[in-house]
Amino acid sequence: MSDNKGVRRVNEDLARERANCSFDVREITFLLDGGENNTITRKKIEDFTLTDELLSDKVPDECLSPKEKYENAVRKSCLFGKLVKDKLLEFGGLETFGPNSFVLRRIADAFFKEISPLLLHLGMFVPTILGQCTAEQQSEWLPRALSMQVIGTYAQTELGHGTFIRGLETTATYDPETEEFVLHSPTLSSFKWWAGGLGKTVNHCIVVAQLHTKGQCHGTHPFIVQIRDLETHQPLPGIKVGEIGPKLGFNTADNGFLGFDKYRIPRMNMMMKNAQILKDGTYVKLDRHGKMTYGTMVFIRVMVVNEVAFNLAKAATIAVRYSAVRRQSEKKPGEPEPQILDYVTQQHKLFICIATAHALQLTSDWLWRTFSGVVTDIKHGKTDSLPEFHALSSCLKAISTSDAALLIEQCRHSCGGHGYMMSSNLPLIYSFVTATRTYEGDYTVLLLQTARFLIKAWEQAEAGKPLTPTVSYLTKYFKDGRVPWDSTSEGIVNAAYGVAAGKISACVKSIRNRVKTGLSYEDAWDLTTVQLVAAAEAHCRAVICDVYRSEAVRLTEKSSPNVRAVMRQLTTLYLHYWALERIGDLLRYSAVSEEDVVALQQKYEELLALIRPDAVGLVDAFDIRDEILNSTLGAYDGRVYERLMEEALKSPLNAEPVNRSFHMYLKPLMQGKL
Ligand SMILES: CCCCCCCCCC/C=C\CCCCCCC/C=C/C(=O)SCCNC(=O)CCNC(=O)[C@H](O)C(C)(C)COP(=O)(O)OP(=O)(O)OC[C@H]1O[C@@H](n2cnc3c(N)ncnc32)[C@H](O)[C@@H]1OP(=O)(O)O
Ligand SMILES: Cc1cc2nc3c(=O)[nH]c(=O)nc-3n(C[C@H](O)[C@H](O)[C@H](O)COP(=O)(O)OP(=O)(O)OC[C@H]3O[C@@H](n4cnc5c(N)ncnc54)[C@H](O)[C@@H]3O)c2cc1C
Repeated sequence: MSDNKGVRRVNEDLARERANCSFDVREITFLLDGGENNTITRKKIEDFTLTDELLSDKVPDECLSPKEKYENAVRKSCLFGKLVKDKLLEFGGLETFGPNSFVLRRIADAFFKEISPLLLHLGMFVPTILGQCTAEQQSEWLPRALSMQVIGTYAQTELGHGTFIRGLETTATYDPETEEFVLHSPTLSSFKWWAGGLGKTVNHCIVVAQLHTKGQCHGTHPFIVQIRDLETHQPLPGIKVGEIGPKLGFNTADNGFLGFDKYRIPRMNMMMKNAQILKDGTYVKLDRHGKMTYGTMVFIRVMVVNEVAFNLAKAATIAVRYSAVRRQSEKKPGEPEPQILDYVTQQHKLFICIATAHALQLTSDWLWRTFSGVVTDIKHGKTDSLPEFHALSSCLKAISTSDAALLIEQCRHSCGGHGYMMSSNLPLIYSFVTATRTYEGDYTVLLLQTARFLIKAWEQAEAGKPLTPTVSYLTKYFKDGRVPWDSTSEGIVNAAYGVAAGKISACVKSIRNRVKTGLSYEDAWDLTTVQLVAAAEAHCRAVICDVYRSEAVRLTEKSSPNVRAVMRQLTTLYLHYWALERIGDLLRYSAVSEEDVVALQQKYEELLALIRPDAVGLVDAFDIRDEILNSTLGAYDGRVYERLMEEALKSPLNAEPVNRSFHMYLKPLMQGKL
């Protein structure tokens, strides 16, 4: 596949797809990057970071032993860290961690096929210092953390408790005599478990523990704790620390365990922005809202929506390009084998992935802007927007991670057997994203948090009180009765809100009926939780549909007609897909008729056909470089079979023609001598 100048040619099918694309790919790239200037900066950063030879591994990571994998990940993390420190700061000092942090995150994928052991340092340790420390504490810890002298993680979860933070058992008891906290793990179940980088990498961590002073427990609070010697890296006396062992994914993250045996830390190592312990042990609460110490989790939930949108874009890019290259079966006897992308079922599997990647990215951008507003409010002492934002970020984290994981797995299915190869990168993308459904708040648990807020909002609507923006629709749909059906995009979004309102109303009725039978409110709630999760899902789906539709319209106001058309097709596809997926709900809560359902299906299939010629252009517009995609099936040039063979030949088993196990076991077995 090289021309006579040695330049590798692009697969002919892919080249033809690109030639037939109806729009200028760069225009959509600019939209997704938030403007042409952002694209230029991103590309500049990618250009000078992704040329390094450290990117090319002679032996694929997945062929290494767990220890070698970890060591390779540390090596690359340090080189990546140095690169960030030395070069990327030129792009605006600390600002690099602001506007360009998403770019850093993208580039990191070229360095690590799995996870960097330093991810938690930059992703949670540093943000927690920013969010939970006083200015004085920040000036002590931040420079050391950013220069990587102090390397940290976030150790909250314990063997016995992850979800129920109030149930954590690690204690931090204040001793006024020495002005120290004594950290202790009273039981096996109180051992910290899971923190990324804790096993072998970090020398500090943020430990969430029950604060005791003057004989009273004041609940969980965060503390900065040094756990290893800075010179020798040996665990300090009183610390028991190690790695938790192999997992479905995250295998280079050295997730760890940690226990304390009456381990002492200075008073000022308590993160004191939201609560303080005075020298004499007096507890001073500064957090009027009460849940400000959960701030890092809220921040990460916001980040995760973007994270999974990007990973879904990677999977869609791989699967769509592969589907344009792969030919299989025949549609009519004797005809040439079609590209598998020409099967309508394949389009059904894949185009929703492209649309969902857009939907989640636009929703994530909107969520980020909303979050910035909440942070500004908090800086001015206003916390009124927190309950709504907690409900919103919880459900968006739950639904985005769940949708992305399911669709990434669908991308793998759509690549047949080759999708099962580690070298396709789909298994690693999946194993990474499926964890996001659990960490930082399990799916069900977070949807139930949103449901709590929705039920309260319903009660407020009943009482004629004003509602906050994301639930203001409840006033409109408050009266019983079916939502009128209208098959326009706006109509489908309204119907989605109508379904959510109908489900919330049904939950309220169920809870009240159960309470009337003599059950406590908690028991009635518990018996209704299946419906409550479904109601929160419906609410979240309506929000995503609404934000995606309106943001896509807003963003494309000045776009060329062709870009506007294809973006409109994608949003309409997303809305029709979910209307059809939730047709039972629409039949129950809206006035949709059987003929309307037939029309919805027909329109959906028409959209698949309309999007088909632009599918490769749409994934090219994600503009994800080959080094970041890391996939034999998804590279830009489409040299799928050559790359599969090249990677197979790198397998250590192919380094010698005969493996020693032949002489040790097979031959004796064959000769009856075993
Ligand atoms: C070189 C390296 C490469 C570099 C790359 C560079 C780029 C860096 C950037 C990367 C950024 C991101 C990457 C992401 C990846 C990060 C990896 C993360 C790994 C995982 C980490 C973790 O999992 S940490 C542990 C997380 N744990 C959880 O999430 C636990 C979940 N549980 C809870 O949150 C709570 O226990 C729960 C909310 C379920 C209940 O809390 P509880 O105190 O019991 O409260 P309730 O009694 O139920 O409710 C009381 C009221 O409080 C309200 N409320 C609860 N939570 C909040 C909140 N957070 N905010 C506001 N309000 C809250 C609740 O609504 C109740 O209110 P009501 O009025 O009484 O109804
Ligand atoms: C890859 C990975 C990385 C992680 N990294 C970190 C880290 O760096 N630092 C850290 O502190 N933690 C980390 N965690 C831990 C993570 O935050 C927890 O695993 C997560 O919050 C879920 O808690 P759990 O494990 O206790 O699950 P559980 O709460 O035990 O959940 C088990 C099941 O019970 C259900 N359940 C629990 N409570 C309720 C309820 N109230 N109502 C209904 N159903 C319920 C859940 O829905 C789930 O189905 C990580 C986890 C993973 C998988």
